[in-house]
Amino acid sequence: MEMGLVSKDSSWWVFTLPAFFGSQRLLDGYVFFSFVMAVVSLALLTWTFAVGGVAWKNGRNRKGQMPIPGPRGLPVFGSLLTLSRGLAHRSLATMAWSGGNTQLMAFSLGSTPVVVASDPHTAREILTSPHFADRPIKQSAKSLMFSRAIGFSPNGTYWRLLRRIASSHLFSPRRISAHEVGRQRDCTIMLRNIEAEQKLHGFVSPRKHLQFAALNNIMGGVFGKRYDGENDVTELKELKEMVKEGFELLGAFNWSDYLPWLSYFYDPFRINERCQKLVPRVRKLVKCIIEDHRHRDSEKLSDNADFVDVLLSLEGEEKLQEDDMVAVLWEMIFRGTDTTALLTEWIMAEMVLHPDVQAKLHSEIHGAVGSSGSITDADVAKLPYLQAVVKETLRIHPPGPLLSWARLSTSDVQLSNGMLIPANTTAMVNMWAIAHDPRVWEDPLKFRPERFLEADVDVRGSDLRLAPFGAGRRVCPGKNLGLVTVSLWVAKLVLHFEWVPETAHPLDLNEVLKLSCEMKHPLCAVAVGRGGVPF
Ligand code: HEM
Repeated sequence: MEMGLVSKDSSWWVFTLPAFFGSQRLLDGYVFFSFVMAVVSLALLTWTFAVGGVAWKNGRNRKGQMPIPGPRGLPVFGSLLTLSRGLAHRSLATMAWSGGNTQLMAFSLGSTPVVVASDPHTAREILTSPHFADRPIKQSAKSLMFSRAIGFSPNGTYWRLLRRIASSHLFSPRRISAHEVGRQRDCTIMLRNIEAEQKLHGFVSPRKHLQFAALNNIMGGVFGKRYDGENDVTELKELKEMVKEGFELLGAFNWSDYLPWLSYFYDPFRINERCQKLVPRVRKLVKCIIEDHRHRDSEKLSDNADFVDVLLSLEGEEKLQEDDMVAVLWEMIFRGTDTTALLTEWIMAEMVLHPDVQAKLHSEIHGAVGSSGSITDADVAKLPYLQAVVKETLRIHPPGPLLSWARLSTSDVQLSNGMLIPANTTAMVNMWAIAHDPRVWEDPLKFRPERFLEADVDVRGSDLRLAPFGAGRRVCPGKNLGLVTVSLWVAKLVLHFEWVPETAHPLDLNEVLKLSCEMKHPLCAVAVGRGGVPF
């Protein structure tokens, strides 16, 4: 199926140039000089007149009654240099706030026209519009087969089928509760590992434990396979390496996504080459797991069947080809592991920074479960302060500050403020900017979970003041699973340990934006066992 703009092959003209100029060699001096001069003049001319940058030339931003404002950026590159390094969500927020362009701001990433909304009203109009139900696809995601997975499939029959299968078999409340046993088991192993590390070093860096628990949790629910770190060592090592490589490739800022001609000269991260090496490894591992499932006794699908069982049981029009199954299964690892682990790490960092909040949270949890130590999803759902702590962390540190992957308009979209977003425009929502805007949130920089006790705010996509899972038909289908997992794990981490600062590794809330926004320096803290409560 034809995918988004970014990946279109528009380089054919490079090869026709020699014939056009009557020369046998592209690098003939005269041809080359004329070509460079023509490009430079054209770029300067379009740049001079284009608000929003080169990709908005010919008045593309003035199609509605109200023009879309925005920075001009640099000729050819637009705002690429500004956004390719540092924290894009913060740079965009500063640009929008200083120019008064929070409703909508147009800018160019090379030849790609982009708009970004930094206010709840416009964000809602974009995310819930049926004309914004596609996503532009990065070259790395395409090479890694994600164009056949849920997140990047174009809005259409295939994508609807995948969403339906996932909603009823992986993310339905019944399935989520059937997999609670696994969630609890992964957490118990994590608590033991934390206790062991604390004994060994006198402090703990929870990230690796959280990542292992999150990986096992998704592997258990999706592939029906868990690793214990002692058996299957080689396979686990291979899986971890593949996941790490995949994250790096998907998270890397690839200039060629926005300047397609650049890929002929410049690929500093060797993205294409590395993707081509990774794909056969992924296929081999996932197909091996699928084969294992095929050879199992076929029994009626039970509630705690894993997702591979479900996909294999589909019949008729719903039946997926093997490569599509690989893509869908592989995507779940990428979507489900780092978001959950990194959000939990941010929450624990805030607990270390705010001992008063931690004490209040502990008292709520302890009050609900006593010293039995057994806390369930059902208990967690009844703990308002815990929910408030999770929401406040999602507000201050949304794992996808720009809502992870953008949307693409499939036709002209008229907004209620008079602006018109033309077809084939990439749209982002700066959730970080909305969540840090003093006009939307009182004292936005202050970590104060109580604000969510004073006013009930739904974070699952209906209130755009805080929609860290997106909204509309492309809203995150894993939001309930993510929230249940994070809430349970935080409850247990706080019930069993008191988390206090580690003087040799001072807590640092600086961020780094990769596929998700994570702590630049992983959290290190002392986990003081509270004693008496069994894991
Ligand atoms: C804290 C946890 C999580 C956060 C903050 C999060 C956030 C997001 C966001 C912002 C989007 C884009 C939504 C939009 O465009 O409106 C998204 C999409 C998606 N997420 Fe999540 N997510 C989380 C957990 C999960 C989990 C656990 C899974 C699955 C195991 C998952 C699977 C997906 C998928 C498949 C999509 C693509 C949906 C589509 O395009 O139709 N997510 N997520």
